[in-house]
Amino acid sequence: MRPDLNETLARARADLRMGVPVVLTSGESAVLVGAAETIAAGRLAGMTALGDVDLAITGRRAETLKARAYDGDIARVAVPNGAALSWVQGVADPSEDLSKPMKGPLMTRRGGDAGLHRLAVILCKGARLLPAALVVQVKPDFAAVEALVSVDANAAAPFLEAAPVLRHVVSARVPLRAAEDARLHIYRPEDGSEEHYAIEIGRPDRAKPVLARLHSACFTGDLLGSLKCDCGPQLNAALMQMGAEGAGVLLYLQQEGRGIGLANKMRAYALQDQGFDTVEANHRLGFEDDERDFRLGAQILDRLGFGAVRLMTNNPAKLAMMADCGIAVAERVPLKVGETPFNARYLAVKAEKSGHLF
Ligand SMILES: Nc1nc2c(ncn2[C@@H]2O[C@H](COP(=O)(O)OP(=O)(O)OP(=O)(O)O)[C@@H](O)[C@H]2O)c(=O)[nH]1
Ligand SMILES: [Zn+2]
Repeated sequence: MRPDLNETLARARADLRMGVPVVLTSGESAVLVGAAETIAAGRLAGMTALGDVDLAITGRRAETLKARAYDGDIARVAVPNGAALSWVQGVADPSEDLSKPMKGPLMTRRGGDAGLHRLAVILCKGARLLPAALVVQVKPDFAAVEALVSVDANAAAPFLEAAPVLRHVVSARVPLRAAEDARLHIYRPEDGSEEHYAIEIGRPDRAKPVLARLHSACFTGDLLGSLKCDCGPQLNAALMQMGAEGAGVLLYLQQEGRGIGLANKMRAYALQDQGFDTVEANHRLGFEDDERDFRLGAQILDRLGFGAVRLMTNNPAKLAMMADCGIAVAERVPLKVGETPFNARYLAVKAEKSGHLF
């Protein structure tokens, strides 16, 4: 009955989302970790009582805060004695960077190993929270005494690096406006994350490159008709073209906000209202420009029996990733629809900074 590592990691992410700390271990050392976004004042006080608390943030966030990141992609900010929760949130969350700049330089730690801090931030990202985690050393038996989830970092590393394995759950017919002969396939990742969907139009010939689109979920664009991006029109145009050709496959991947989740995407939108572009906003939050894992898409195509695609995209990263994952890209089919006065700047930044081909 004992949970395996995938299950333990999923529990750790769920606990962090709930504001419950988890323990990470590496050999003899153990740390207690809480997500900066969700931890309550009482638990912060409890962590402070245990010793010197670090706030682990990404190198990206450290750059914005002008803090030295001695560990490259990670900075270990020393939490001052008696610091309130609002101080922690001010470091983690960029929403008030401009109206309430942090006072004084942030002291960051150097020396020692930042491996557990890095894992703490990865778990926060996986939980779709702000990438910032409180970290304090504890005794190895702390998790058992406090009934907390404990993750062995070294054993977990390969699970975190690999693309999650997907399990096919069910397929059924769903007649669409774009194509009456359509089927929806559901895939469930074994790491406990959200399900991904494949919409198969007609019965594409597996021996030929299939007209395909890897579409990342966009609640605002796909469902609400947001004019701030081109996702809704792209989704629609891709399905319509597949319908017109009588065959195709559209993968609907749960990678909202280029993999940072809807709450963080809305944080990015709030920063864009302050004048930052889509890439700068991600960086100020502590994320990379694009946190998506396109290996998932390649895995689904492979499962469906497709080895080659005519890929509907303007994004060169998607083309490269398909080829890396063993799916041949026979052709790029441009998908340039839905430009509005509200998204013209966004599309221009994608072309300038992310190399999009428009
Ligand atoms: N973080 C962030 N995500 C955004 C923003 N605007 C849109 N998105 C997300 O970006 C993703 C867009 O994905 P795709 O439609 O696959 O777009 P793409 O990578 O530009 O590639 P193609 O459309 O194939 O050319 C969706 O997950 C949106 O939710 C933004 O300003 N910030
Ligand atoms: Zn969108």
